[in-house]
Amino acid sequence: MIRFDHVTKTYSGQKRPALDGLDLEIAKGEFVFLVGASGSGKSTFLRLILREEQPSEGRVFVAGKEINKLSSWKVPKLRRQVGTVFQDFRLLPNRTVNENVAFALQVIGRSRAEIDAVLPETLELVGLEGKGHRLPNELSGGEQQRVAVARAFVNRPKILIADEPTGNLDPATSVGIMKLLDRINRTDTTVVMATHDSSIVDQMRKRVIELDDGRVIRDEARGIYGYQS
Ligand SMILES: Nc1ncnc2c1ncn2[C@@H]1O[C@H](COP(=O)(O)OP(=O)(O)OP(=O)(O)O)[C@@H](O)[C@H]1O
Repeated sequence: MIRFDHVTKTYSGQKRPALDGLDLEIAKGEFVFLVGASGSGKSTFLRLILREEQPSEGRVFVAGKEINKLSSWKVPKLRRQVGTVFQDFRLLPNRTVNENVAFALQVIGRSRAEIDAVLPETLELVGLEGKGHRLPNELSGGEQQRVAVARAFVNRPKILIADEPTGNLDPATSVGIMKLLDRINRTDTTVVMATHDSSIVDQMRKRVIELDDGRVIRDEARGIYGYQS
């Protein structure tokens, strides 16, 4: 589903590459934790999957396409296949839960009827039934992150990328979000999550890829967090 082939990324003005000759393959339906110290290249890896950045060398394949070769008008179609969740939720503050989730479908041209058909089941999936008319500031942090997950997943992307999704949440709330990501993963959605949350990684026992200075220094099938940050 995702393949990095000798990928190096050096940002302009930087001497050291953020990613250094990365070779990596993530299969359909896998759940992968990306771990490593601050600055090791995790966010750069995720940005390359979304084509928010281009590799300096090498090739990136997503869902069978070499995405660094895609013409720019095809990039929105690529991004539709990749849902994203971030540490800071990134909800529209003046829109209700329903509107935030519906927005993801409006921008890809879905009709009102289609949106009305999938909204209730999506809110139920993330445990927010009955809260569709609230504004983000009327929700807890964990609930706001559930809205973000609903918005990322409502059009059933092939891949879900999560960059520190539990970074602003307390441990109990984080476990709830991880159960949700696990449930989404069980629908055969590939999940790639960058995290510094050692207890979550240790509880889930999924594939763990550790980066250090832009290189893979560990890749374990049922790994643990495994380093002191
Ligand atoms: N836009 C940019 N321009 C220049 N350098 C950048 C840019 N983004 C990241 N870098 C550099 O690339 C390296 C990798 O950064 P990246 O954000 O991918 O690390 P990270 O592992 O996600 O870190 P964190 O855990 O703090 O989020 C760092 O040295 C960083 O300073």
